[in-house]
Amino acid sequence: MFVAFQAANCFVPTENLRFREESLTFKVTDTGLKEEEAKKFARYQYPQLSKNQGGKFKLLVEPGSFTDSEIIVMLGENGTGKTTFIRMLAGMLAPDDDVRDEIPQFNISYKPQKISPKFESTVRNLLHAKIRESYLHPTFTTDVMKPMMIEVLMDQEVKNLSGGELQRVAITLCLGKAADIYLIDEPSAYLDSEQRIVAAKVIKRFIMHAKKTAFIVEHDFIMATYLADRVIVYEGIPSVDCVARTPQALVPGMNQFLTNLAITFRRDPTNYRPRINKMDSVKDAEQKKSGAYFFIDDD
Ligand SMILES: Nc1ncnc2c1ncn2[C@@H]1O[C@H](COP(=O)(O)OP(=O)(O)OP(=O)(O)O)[C@@H](O)[C@H]1O
Repeated sequence: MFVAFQAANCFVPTENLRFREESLTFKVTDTGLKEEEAKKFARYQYPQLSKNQGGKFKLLVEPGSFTDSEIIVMLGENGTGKTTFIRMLAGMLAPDDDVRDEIPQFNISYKPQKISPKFESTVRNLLHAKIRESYLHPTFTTDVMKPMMIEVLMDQEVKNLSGGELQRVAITLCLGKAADIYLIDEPSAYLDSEQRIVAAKVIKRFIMHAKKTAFIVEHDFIMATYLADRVIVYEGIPSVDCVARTPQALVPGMNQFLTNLAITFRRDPTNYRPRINKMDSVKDAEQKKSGAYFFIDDD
């Protein structure tokens, strides 16, 4: 079921009169349906992985599977090992286990969390060098370049771009590379709220249309909710010892994540936007008692 987040060009009482150009549609599906679908179409599997980083941080990744046309969002506090897992999937970091043969070999397109603008020329030349095939392609232009507003950056020097401009270019480069799996670490960093919505929509549409898989690290809860078909929840003591759970459906996954943080969410009845309940409020207490940390689509 899809619920429209009506915030486009309208009065939004709960948004403190903030107007938005863009609107989002929140998917609030519960049920194990998606899980069942994922099982039916599961095409790829990865084994249990472990990694010890510098003798200080230990990560255990439970085995999991994924399909194409699927977005899996990684949910965890800082330092729980989301980037570590993404880098292992990308083949940039060897797991400690001898499982090299069990990790499927894919063409990967990776957008790292930290983007360093080393390229010594314009955005146009960067796109030409890196994604020559796609950046002039009409579908890519319409679906990615235009909404990410790349045209206005074309003649700028890459090293002079602001953080947000660089992020827009980095997302475009990542999606422009032909790959089976897109690993996108923190796409909303440095973007303002308007641009975050655009970026989330662009990524979602691209992944669905191209029938690819994306693993996304996203700290913005609203974006994560919008993007995720399924989620991987990270648990444990950050920077010390953590576990990445197997991918699970959105609502149970969010419930698990929020239970760990002791935060409950409700949906605003006016615009359906997820909102945090005040700690120890009546709703917070009620939802904690019933174990419904993440809102369920019941109104
Ligand atoms: N090469 C390394 N050597 C030692 N420790 C490392 C190394 N790389 C990462 N770590 C540590 O491993 C832990 C997990 O890091 P990672 O970047 O995977 O977490 P994260 O969940 O992506 O964090 P964030 O949300 O802050 O981006 C951190 O405590 C980090 O300091």
